[in-house]
Amino acid sequence: MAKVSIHPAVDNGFKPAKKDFAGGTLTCKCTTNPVEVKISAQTAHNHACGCTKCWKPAGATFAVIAVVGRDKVKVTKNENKLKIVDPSATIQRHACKECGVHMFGRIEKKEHPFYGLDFVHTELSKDEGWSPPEFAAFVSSIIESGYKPEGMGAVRARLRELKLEPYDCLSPPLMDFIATHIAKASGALK
Ligand SMILES: N[C@@H](CCC(=O)N[C@@H](CSCO)C(=O)NCC(=O)O)C(=O)O
Ligand SMILES: [Zn+2]
Ligand SMILES: [Zn+2]
Repeated sequence: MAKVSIHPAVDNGFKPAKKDFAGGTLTCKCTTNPVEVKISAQTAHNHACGCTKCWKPAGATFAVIAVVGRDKVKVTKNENKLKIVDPSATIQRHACKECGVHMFGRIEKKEHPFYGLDFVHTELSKDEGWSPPEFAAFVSSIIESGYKPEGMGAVRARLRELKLEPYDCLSPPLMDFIATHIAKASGALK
Protein backbone atom coordinates (compact mmCIF):
# COMPACT_ATOMS: atom_id res chain seq x y z
CA MET A 1 0.00 0.00 0.00
CA ALA A 2 1.21 3.53 -0.76
CA LYS A 3 2.68 5.43 2.15
CA VAL A 4 0.43 7.99 3.78
CA SER A 5 1.47 11.46 2.64
CA ILE A 6 1.86 13.97 5.48
CA HIS A 7 3.55 17.01 3.88
CA PRO A 8 6.13 17.31 1.08
CA ALA A 9 8.74 18.68 3.51
CA VAL A 10 8.48 15.68 5.86
CA ASP A 11 7.49 12.72 3.66
CA ASN A 12 11.11 11.90 2.83
CA GLY A 13 12.53 12.75 6.26
CA PHE A 14 14.05 16.07 7.25
CA LYS A 15 17.43 17.55 8.11
CA PRO A 16 18.51 18.57 11.61
CA ALA A 17 18.85 22.25 12.52
CA LYS A 18 22.16 23.91 11.71
CA LYS A 19 24.17 25.01 14.70
CA ASP A 20 24.12 28.82 15.13
CA PHE A 21 21.51 29.18 12.35
CA ALA A 22 20.15 32.72 12.69
CA GLY A 23 17.19 32.90 10.30
CA GLY A 24 16.41 33.58 6.66
CA THR A 25 13.84 34.92 4.22
CA LEU A 26 10.32 33.61 3.59
CA THR A 27 8.86 34.21 0.12
CA CYS A 28 5.23 33.68 -0.95
CA LYS A 29 4.35 31.65 -4.06
CA CYS A 30 3.64 34.62 -6.39
CA THR A 31 5.85 34.58 -9.49
CA THR A 32 5.73 38.39 -9.72
CA ASN A 33 6.14 40.77 -6.78
CA PRO A 34 6.24 38.10 -4.08
CA VAL A 35 5.83 39.07 -0.45
CA GLU A 36 9.07 38.69 1.49
CA VAL A 37 9.42 38.31 5.23
CA LYS A 38 12.78 38.34 6.95
CA ILE A 39 13.17 36.17 10.08
CA SER A 40 16.22 37.13 12.10
CA ALA A 41 16.40 34.14 14.49
CA GLN A 42 16.16 30.34 14.57
CA THR A 43 12.59 29.03 15.04
CA ALA A 44 11.33 26.84 17.91
CA HIS A 45 8.62 24.19 18.48
CA ASN A 46 8.34 23.34 14.79
CA HIS A 47 5.51 20.84 14.30
CA ALA A 48 3.14 19.28 11.83
CA CYS A 49 -0.33 20.73 12.43
CA GLY A 50 -3.54 19.05 11.30
CA CYS A 51 -5.85 21.94 12.18
CA THR A 52 -8.13 23.52 9.59
CA LYS A 53 -6.68 27.01 10.05
CA CYS A 54 -2.97 26.62 9.31
CA TRP A 55 -1.86 27.09 5.70
CA LYS A 56 -0.66 24.01 3.85
CA PRO A 57 0.61 23.56 0.31
CA ALA A 58 -1.84 22.05 -2.23
CA GLY A 59 -2.35 18.35 -1.59
CA ALA A 60 -0.73 18.29 1.88
CA THR A 61 -2.58 16.67 4.77
CA PHE A 62 -0.74 18.64 7.45
CA ALA A 63 0.77 22.11 7.77
CA VAL A 64 4.29 22.48 9.16
CA ILE A 65 4.56 25.46 11.48
CA ALA A 66 7.05 26.88 13.99
CA VAL A 67 7.28 29.90 16.28
CA VAL A 68 9.71 32.81 16.54
CA GLY A 69 9.74 36.07 18.52
CA ARG A 70 7.51 38.70 16.88
CA ASP A 71 10.34 41.24 17.03
CA LYS A 72 12.36 38.92 14.74
CA VAL A 73 9.73 39.03 11.96
CA LYS A 74 9.83 41.89 9.42
CA VAL A 75 7.95 42.22 6.14
CA THR A 76 10.62 43.40 3.69
CA LYS A 77 8.78 43.31 0.32
CA ASN A 78 5.23 43.83 -0.98
CA GLU A 79 3.55 44.26 2.40
CA ASN A 80 0.57 45.80 0.57
CA LYS A 81 -0.36 42.30 -0.66
CA LEU A 82 -0.94 41.01 2.87
CA LYS A 83 -4.40 40.59 4.41
CA ILE A 84 -5.45 39.11 7.76
CA VAL A 85 -7.40 35.91 6.97
CA ASP A 86 -9.65 36.00 10.05
CA PRO A 87 -9.27 39.06 12.31
CA SER A 88 -11.32 37.33 15.04
CA ALA A 89 -8.97 34.31 15.31
CA THR A 90 -6.50 34.04 18.16
CA ILE A 91 -3.68 33.69 15.65
CA GLN A 92 -4.06 36.46 13.05
CA ARG A 93 -2.69 34.93 9.88
CA HIS A 94 -1.26 37.50 7.48
CA ALA A 95 -1.74 35.94 4.03
CA CYS A 96 -0.84 36.99 0.50
CA LYS A 97 -4.05 38.15 -1.19
CA GLU A 98 -2.88 36.69 -4.54
CA CYS A 99 -1.39 33.25 -3.81
CA GLY A 100 -3.05 32.65 -0.43
CA VAL A 101 0.16 31.69 1.41
CA HIS A 102 0.22 32.63 5.11
CA MET A 103 3.41 34.63 5.71
CA PHE A 104 3.12 34.91 9.50
CA GLY A 105 0.52 34.41 12.22
CA ARG A 106 0.49 36.88 15.10
CA ILE A 107 -1.21 36.85 18.49
CA GLU A 108 -2.37 40.33 19.52
CA LYS A 109 -4.04 39.35 22.83
CA LYS A 110 -1.43 40.32 25.44
CA GLU A 111 -2.85 37.87 28.00
CA HIS A 112 -2.43 34.84 25.67
CA PRO A 113 0.25 32.33 26.82
CA PHE A 114 1.96 32.56 23.41
CA TYR A 115 1.84 36.37 23.16
CA GLY A 116 5.15 37.55 21.72
CA LEU A 117 5.52 34.59 19.39
CA ASP A 118 4.67 34.59 15.68
CA PHE A 119 3.81 31.42 13.74
CA VAL A 120 5.77 30.84 10.51
CA HIS A 121 6.18 28.23 7.77
CA THR A 122 9.92 27.84 7.17
CA GLU A 123 9.27 25.73 4.03
CA LEU A 124 8.79 29.16 2.36
CA SER A 125 12.53 29.76 2.75
CA LYS A 126 15.40 28.56 0.56
CA ASP A 127 17.76 28.90 3.52
CA GLU A 128 18.84 25.62 5.10
CA GLY A 129 19.26 25.03 8.83
CA TRP A 130 15.82 25.77 10.26
CA SER A 131 14.63 23.74 13.26
CA PRO A 132 12.97 20.52 12.04
CA PRO A 133 9.45 19.40 13.08
CA GLU A 134 9.41 17.70 16.51
CA PHE A 135 5.86 16.37 16.89
CA ALA A 136 2.42 16.39 15.24
CA ALA A 137 -0.39 18.49 16.71
CA PHE A 138 -4.16 18.53 16.18
CA VAL A 139 -3.94 15.20 14.35
CA SER A 140 -7.64 14.31 14.73
CA SER A 141 -8.48 17.73 13.23
CA ILE A 142 -7.57 16.54 9.71
CA ILE A 143 -10.98 14.82 9.77
CA GLU A 144 -12.54 18.30 9.98
CA SER A 145 -10.99 18.99 6.55
CA GLY A 146 -12.52 15.79 5.15
CA TYR A 147 -9.87 13.14 5.91
CA LYS A 148 -11.51 9.71 6.21
CA PRO A 149 -11.66 8.70 9.91
CA GLU A 150 -10.83 5.08 9.04
CA GLY A 151 -7.43 6.24 7.76
CA MET A 152 -6.35 7.71 11.10
CA GLY A 153 -4.55 4.60 12.34
CA ALA A 154 -2.29 4.66 9.26
CA VAL A 155 -1.72 8.43 9.63
CA ARG A 156 -0.64 8.08 13.27
CA ALA A 157 1.56 5.08 12.42
CA ARG A 158 3.30 7.06 9.63
CA LEU A 159 3.81 10.07 11.95
CA ARG A 160 5.43 7.79 14.54
CA GLU A 161 7.64 6.30 11.82
CA LEU A 162 8.79 9.85 11.01
CA LYS A 163 9.44 10.40 14.77
CA LEU A 164 6.64 12.96 14.91
CA GLU A 165 4.67 11.77 17.94
CA PRO A 166 0.98 12.42 17.20
CA TYR A 167 -1.12 14.50 19.63
CA ASP A 168 -4.70 15.69 19.24
CA CYS A 169 -3.85 19.04 20.81
CA LEU A 170 -0.33 20.46 21.25
CA SER A 171 2.53 18.45 22.80
CA PRO A 172 2.44 17.81 26.60
CA PRO A 173 5.21 20.39 27.39
CA LEU A 174 3.32 23.08 25.45
CA MET A 175 -0.02 22.13 27.03
CA ASP A 176 1.65 22.29 30.48
CA PHE A 177 3.08 25.70 29.58
CA ILE A 178 -0.38 26.99 28.59
CA ALA A 179 -2.04 25.55 31.73
CA THR A 180 0.67 27.03 33.98
CA HIS A 181 0.15 30.47 32.42
CA ILE A 182 -3.63 30.22 32.95
CA ALA A 183 -3.26 28.96 36.55
CA LYS A 184 -0.89 31.81 37.42
CA ALA A 185 -3.25 34.36 35.85
CA SER A 186 -6.23 33.02 37.84
CA GLY A 187 -4.24 32.67 41.06
CA ALA A 188 -4.77 28.88 41.26
CA LEU A 189 -0.98 28.50 41.10
CA LYS A 190 1.29 30.78 43.08
N1 LIG B 1 -10.06 21.51 15.56
C1 LIG B 1 -9.71 22.89 15.31
C2 LIG B 1 -8.44 23.21 16.07
C3 LIG B 1 -7.87 24.53 15.72
C4 LIG B 1 -6.82 24.98 16.71
O1 LIG B 1 -7.12 25.10 17.90
N2 LIG B 1 -5.59 25.23 16.22
C5 LIG B 1 -4.55 25.62 17.15
C6 LIG B 1 -3.18 25.30 16.59
S1 LIG B 1 -2.61 26.21 15.22
C7 LIG B 1 -0.88 25.96 15.27
O2 LIG B 1 -0.43 24.99 16.08
C8 LIG B 1 -4.66 27.05 17.56
O3 LIG B 1 -4.01 27.50 18.47
N3 LIG B 1 -5.51 27.82 16.89
C9 LIG B 1 -5.74 29.21 17.20
C10 LIG B 1 -6.08 29.94 15.94
O4 LIG B 1 -6.02 29.31 14.89
O5 LIG B 1 -6.34 31.15 15.96
C11 LIG B 1 -9.52 23.08 13.81
O6 LIG B 1 -8.98 22.18 13.16
O7 LIG B 1 -9.89 24.15 13.29
ZN1 LIG C 1 1.79 35.68 -3.02
ZN1 LIG D 1 -2.73 24.71 13.12
